[in-house]
Amino acid sequence: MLKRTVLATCTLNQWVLDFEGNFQRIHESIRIAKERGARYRLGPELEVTGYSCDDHFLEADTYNHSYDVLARLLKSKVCYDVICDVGMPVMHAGTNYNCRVIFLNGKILLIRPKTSLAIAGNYREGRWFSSWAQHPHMDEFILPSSLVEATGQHRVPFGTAILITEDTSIGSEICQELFNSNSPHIAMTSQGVEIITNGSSSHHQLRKLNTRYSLMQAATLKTGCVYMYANTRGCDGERVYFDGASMIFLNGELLAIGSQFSLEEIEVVTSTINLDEIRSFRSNLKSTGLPLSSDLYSKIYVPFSVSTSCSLSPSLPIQIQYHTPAEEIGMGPACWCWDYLRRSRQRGFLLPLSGGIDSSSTAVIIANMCELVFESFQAGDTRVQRDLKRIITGDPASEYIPLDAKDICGKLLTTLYMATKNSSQETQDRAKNLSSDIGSTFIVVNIDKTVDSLVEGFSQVTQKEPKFSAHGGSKSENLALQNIQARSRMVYAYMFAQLSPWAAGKGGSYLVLGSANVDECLFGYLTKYDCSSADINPIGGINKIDLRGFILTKQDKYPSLKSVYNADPTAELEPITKEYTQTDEADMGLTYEELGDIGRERKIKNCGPVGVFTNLVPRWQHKYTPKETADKVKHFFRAYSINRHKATVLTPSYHAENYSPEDNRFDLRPFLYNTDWEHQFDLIDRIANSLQSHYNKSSQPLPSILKSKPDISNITSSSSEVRAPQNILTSPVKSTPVIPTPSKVKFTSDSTTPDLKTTPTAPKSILPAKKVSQI
Ligand SMILES: Nc1ncnc2c1ncn2[C@@H]1O[C@H](COP(=O)(O)OP(=O)(O)OC[C@H]2O[C@@H]([n+]3cccc(C(=O)O)c3)[C@H](O)[C@@H]2O)[C@@H](O)[C@H]1O
Ligand SMILES: Nc1ncnc2c1ncn2[C@@H]1O[C@H](COP(=O)(O)OP(=O)(O)OP(=O)(O)O)[C@@H](O)[C@H]1O
Ligand SMILES: NC(=O)CC[C@H](N)C(=O)O
Repeated sequence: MLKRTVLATCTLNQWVLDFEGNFQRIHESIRIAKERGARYRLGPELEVTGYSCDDHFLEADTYNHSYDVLARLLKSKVCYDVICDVGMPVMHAGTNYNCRVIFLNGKILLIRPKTSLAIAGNYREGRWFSSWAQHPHMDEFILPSSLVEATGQHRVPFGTAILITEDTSIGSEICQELFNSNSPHIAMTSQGVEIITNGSSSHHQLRKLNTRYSLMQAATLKTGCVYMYANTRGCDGERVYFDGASMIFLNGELLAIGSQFSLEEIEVVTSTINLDEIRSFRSNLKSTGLPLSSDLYSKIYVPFSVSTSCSLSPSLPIQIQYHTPAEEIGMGPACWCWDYLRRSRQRGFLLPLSGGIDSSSTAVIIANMCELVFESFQAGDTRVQRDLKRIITGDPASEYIPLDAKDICGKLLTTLYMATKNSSQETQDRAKNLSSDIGSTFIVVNIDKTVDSLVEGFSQVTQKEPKFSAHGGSKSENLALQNIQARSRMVYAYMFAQLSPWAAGKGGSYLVLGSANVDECLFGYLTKYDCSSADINPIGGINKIDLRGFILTKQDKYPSLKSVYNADPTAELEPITKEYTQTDEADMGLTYEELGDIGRERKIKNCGPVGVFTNLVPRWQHKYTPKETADKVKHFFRAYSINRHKATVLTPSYHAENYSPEDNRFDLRPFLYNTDWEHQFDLIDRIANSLQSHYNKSSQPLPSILKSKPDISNITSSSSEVRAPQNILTSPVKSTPVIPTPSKVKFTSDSTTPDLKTTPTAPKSILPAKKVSQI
């Protein structure tokens, strides 16, 4: 019989500090891996503790509990005859490390600390761990008593060694190390390593999976090896969703991949490898100059063979199928909400549903969640069955069997439309029809009395009666009257969340869902502590354009979404008159598409106001002159800085977008700015003036201009003379833009709302997907 190597990589839905649950899932995954014939089992990064423990990684308890879990695994016979590669924190010589612990038959072979920590974006590993600076130096780890008792060992190797088994060699790198330019797999494979393992905890972000895929494909194509990748799945206690998709590659080709979005807690993916394929592949690489072996890494000899004689055929390459961004929006937040709901032990969701795109998207995401739950229930997932029964009836062993996804939605989701005299029948009908399409429980309540009595209370004390602008009131009055309605909705939402289960004869409470999207959070186009102040927000990290794309794809399934899609986004907080209907884009003086452009420049490209402006001049030149772009950018930064304080209290949101303004974990900024930006705006004006004169004169053809970016090297804010840059701009654009320029907009520091009453909004469009890679 031929020698074959079966390798298993595991996706686990772990939960921070749930040491018992985490142990059970790791143990079960090892059992399944062995059952499938695997002789090497890889698990995700920090699977023993859960990845998102954050400052709990500063507690000695966390390390001690992890040693307890490791000792149980070491002692279990289920974990024998397979090399187990488990992720956990280890405290070595008074320093904390994010490690792999690799063991076989009750003995620890190696503790391998992470050498490059993840510290960008959502990641803060440097706050809790040190990177293994001695790399590739080895040390000895003195085992604590619980591990001495479990293994009979007193000291084990600690560092970045490679394992030499009887039949092959294995080296590990940990998550971020793959993303770096000096990834260990390069030196390891040049030293002859054939199997690279990577235990990861990598979060979902729209359009990101291809980054991981490309890195592994390139790594294995350039070096010739097997690459095993294990990722965490689910909401383990934080705003991010880890999106699984554990993979196995061989020589540039994908052999296996787990699901990216699923409710399954344990998923084991295996591949059968013929190691000779690596050797043959490398023979070809050598002839094209594969680097010679350098003995950089210490070797640990393991008297064990990961290959066995078996009749299994080697796994064949498969094609990766990427989800579209709309599918990702439908799946990722839905899975995250399910984890949140079952782990928070609440009884369902309460969603203030306005009939607009944002709250409708949230409703559809929960409907998707119900479909996933129904499918898993039908497929016999006992964990999902118990969770659903507990949430709906209070008893995990109840007899309840759902009829379909709509039945579940009716029990898990209550949608609440809160009408005032400024609401229209259209929005109420849209909310009602969508609720009926998805099957949620629908409630309408009129909140005028509450709003009126609040205003009356004010008037009694002050003898003044505030009025809307439409009735002759000032801007302050107009804003205050809007905010009273918006904030009253928040109070109603929490009241219904708390009392609806009681009214229905159940115990417990519902979680309030929020629906502010990433763009309005960035601009601050929301009332502080209105319905945007919820328990969790599934779409707070998703931009309006992507949400529109999502709603578009769901129209066939839920026909009521057609009118949701076609309606202009509106707050309905002001009286509708013949001359005026409130719309978001006119209110903000920027389209959602423009907010996305600015948001990406600000956050992803790390640009200040001047950088944003100079980058957008060529990009927007088909519609705006440099001065108009300057006005838009200044308008944005003024609103952003006035409203940044709102980001400090944003509802915790699913992280999906790299330009998220999320203030607590992701986009760390001050919340008290000088909103005049004198130095920056002065420079923008100077540059705009110099470009404007050039813009009027130049006859340069448009296509070449589109590629260029202003050269501002000659312009400084202190220079009295401003020279026109050499490489720009441009012939005047034929048509003038329809969007209002904020230069005409009056903007006072007590409001986010410019004084625009009759401006047309931009045409709606679905942008081509912008690929934003993040590592
Ligand atoms: N730097 C700072 N640090 C901390 N707090 C600061 C602050 N500056 C102002 N504040 C405070 O912030 C508050 C002002 O903010 P806020 O009350 O939100 O009110 P404000 O931002 O003035 O108005 C709300 C805006 O949201 C818009 N909007 C649009 C669509 C829908 C909805 C909706 O809610 O449904 C709302 C509405 O048209 C208006 O433009 C005041 O209490 C003020 O004292
Ligand atoms: N009439 C209403 N009934 C119930 N909830 C409402 C109503 N109006 C607003 N809300 C809630 O307040 C949130 C913020 O209101 P806003 O008018 O800013 O809507 P939005 O952000 O444009 O979202 P949407 O597209 O859902 O209208 C909404 O997402 C919704 O959850
Ligand atoms: N845990 C990590 O090392 C994360 C690394 C990487 N930046 C990612 O998003 O996948």
